Amino acid sequence: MIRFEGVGKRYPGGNEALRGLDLHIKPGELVFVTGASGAGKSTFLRLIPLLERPSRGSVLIDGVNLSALRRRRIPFLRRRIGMIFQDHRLLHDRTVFDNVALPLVITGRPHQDVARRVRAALDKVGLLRRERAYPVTLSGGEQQRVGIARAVVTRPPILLADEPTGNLDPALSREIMHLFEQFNQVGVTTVIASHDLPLIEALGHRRIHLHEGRAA
Ligand SMILES: Nc1ncnc2c1ncn2[C@@H]1O[C@H](COP(=O)(O)OP(=O)(O)OP(=O)(O)O)[C@@H](O)[C@H]1O
Repeated sequence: MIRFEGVGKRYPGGNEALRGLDLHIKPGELVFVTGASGAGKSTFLRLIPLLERPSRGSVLIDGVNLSALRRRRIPFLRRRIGMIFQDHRLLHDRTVFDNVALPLVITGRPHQDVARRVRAALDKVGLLRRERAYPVTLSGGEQQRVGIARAVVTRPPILLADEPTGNLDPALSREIMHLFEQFNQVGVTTVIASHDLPLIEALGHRRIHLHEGRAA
């Protein structure tokens, strides 16, 4: 489903984030990406929805080589991928409902359909009762759940999370990871970059360890 073949990424200025990465993530897998700060985890994730382009090698999603993807097809690729960030990137002047609705509103879904899907996503992350709240009134763990609801509201087959528990205590981190496991159990291919080695080891999924831009 996600295939990297000899992928290198050199940023303008010379930083070589990836140096020949080969890997394959199969449909329905849950994979943790680990590695020291600067090992290339975020870069790896950002190449999948084409937020960055490789300097060499190929990234293939469902057999499609992204370097051959026409510019007007990129929104369709991104709709198949839900992204979650450490800092959740919520809009603070919008309610929880409006934050989660955003990806659907952008694609022009009918109002009733939006409301139904937003409530289904909030229900899955346990925040149905907070739909009228503003993000600042929520705890860090709840804000991250809103970010997850926003990522899954379009029902993407792929979920990517970059340090989703970076700011959370161990108990909340475990809850968030269990939430990812639940989405994975219904078939969503899930890739999570994380530093939280004790938690990753306890959960026991496949791990891809990056070291200086290569899979170690
Ligand atoms: N936009 C950018 N421009 C220049 N260099 C960058 C850029 N983004 C990342 N880098 C560099 O590429 C390397 C890999 O960074 P990346 O963010 O992918 O690593 P990471 O493993 O996610 O690190 P962290 O755990 O600290 O987030 C680092 O040396 C970083 O400084």
